[in-house]
Amino acid sequence: MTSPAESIPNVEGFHVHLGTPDELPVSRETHAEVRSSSRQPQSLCSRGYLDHVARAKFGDIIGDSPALKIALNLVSLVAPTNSSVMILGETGTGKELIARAIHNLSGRRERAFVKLNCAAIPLGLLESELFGHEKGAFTGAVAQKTGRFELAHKGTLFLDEVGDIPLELQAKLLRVLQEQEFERLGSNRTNKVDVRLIAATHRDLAAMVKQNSFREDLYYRLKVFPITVPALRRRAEDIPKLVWHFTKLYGQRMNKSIDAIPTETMDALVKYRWPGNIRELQNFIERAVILSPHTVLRAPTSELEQFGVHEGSSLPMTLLNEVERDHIVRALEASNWVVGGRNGAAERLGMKRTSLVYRMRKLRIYRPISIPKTSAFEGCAS
Ligand SMILES: Nc1ncnc2c1ncn2[C@@H]1O[C@H](COP(=O)(O)OP(=O)(O)OP(=O)(O)O)[C@@H](O)[C@H]1O
Repeated sequence: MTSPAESIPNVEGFHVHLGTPDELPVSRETHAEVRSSSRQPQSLCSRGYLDHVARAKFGDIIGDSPALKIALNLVSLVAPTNSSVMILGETGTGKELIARAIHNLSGRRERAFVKLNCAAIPLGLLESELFGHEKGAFTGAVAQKTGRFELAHKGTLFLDEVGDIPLELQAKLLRVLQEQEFERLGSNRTNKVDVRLIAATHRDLAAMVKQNSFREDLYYRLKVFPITVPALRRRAEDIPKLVWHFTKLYGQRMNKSIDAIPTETMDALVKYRWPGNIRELQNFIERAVILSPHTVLRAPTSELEQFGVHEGSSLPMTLLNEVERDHIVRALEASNWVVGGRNGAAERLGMKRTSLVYRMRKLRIYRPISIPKTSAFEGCAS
């Protein structure tokens, strides 16, 4: 677990571990990071030394389950190369942390790590965000703008939700990946860039290729080295460490020293399926710390029971159930957890709404706590 003496929270709530530059490359990012100036020398020996090295390599990626180790091993292998990496995994599994680790372990670590969430940018602005524009290139382009590719020159560009890039932009993205050149909107001048691309998505890009909504050539260009970040339910053995990590993190922030977690609480947290993965767990623990008046964590685990998500009761999860479950969860995520209607998950899956609701009950699929309720789903959550 992270010791407060060795790390400090940065502006995004991640911890930045302190070490010598050789031990711990830290990215120079486009946004500010708070750093401590007082570096304490550490005594390194045997197990402690190995822990230190592992921490230095993977920053704040908590967990040592076999499933996570497989992913981290791939990170170590690909980081020193210049190859594109595709990070796959459900929402909240830590794809961005993995992307940062690849950058921090690469020869580009002294240069920028630039991030763009393609799903968060209105479609009309995405091209200008990626490639920049000249003044007057379109209505509202009152000044010249540098795009993310230029900002990431010599560094790493992390394109989150790459499956949300519209077809018409995919050709331009493929060109910059293959030729390392592009033009800003409204300019004829060709810019050369040297950027390593890391892409992430929770979508099924192979299925999108089949449906002609994602270019096949771009898919293969991006998929040079895929890394799948396992869902939290596939590495439940990491949950206690994560729970302690977030309890300490929020405890420090809220000036509370929580040093005990009841066994029943930890059992409930380990059994819950965490459809929103580590982000959902993190938000839940933040709430639990707020609710804890003393030194014992008081977590509202009845909420988890209310969502009916404890494992191990009626349904033994077979591999087939798991596959079906994952498929349904992906469709629900893609439709923002709306079940019925024209853009709902049932339509995407080619099922009747009532059949989907039935399958969701059977497979115990529930909306993550952090996502606001939609009337379409209320019937299932009770
Ligand atoms: N192994 C881990 N150890 C500690 N914190 C983690 C770990 N994995 C993820 N987190 C935390 O969980 C939150 C979600 O992680 P992150 O944003 O990397 O997920 P993501 O897969 O990129 O999500 P999305 O698909 O929604 O973009 C972050 O606050 C991150 O710090």
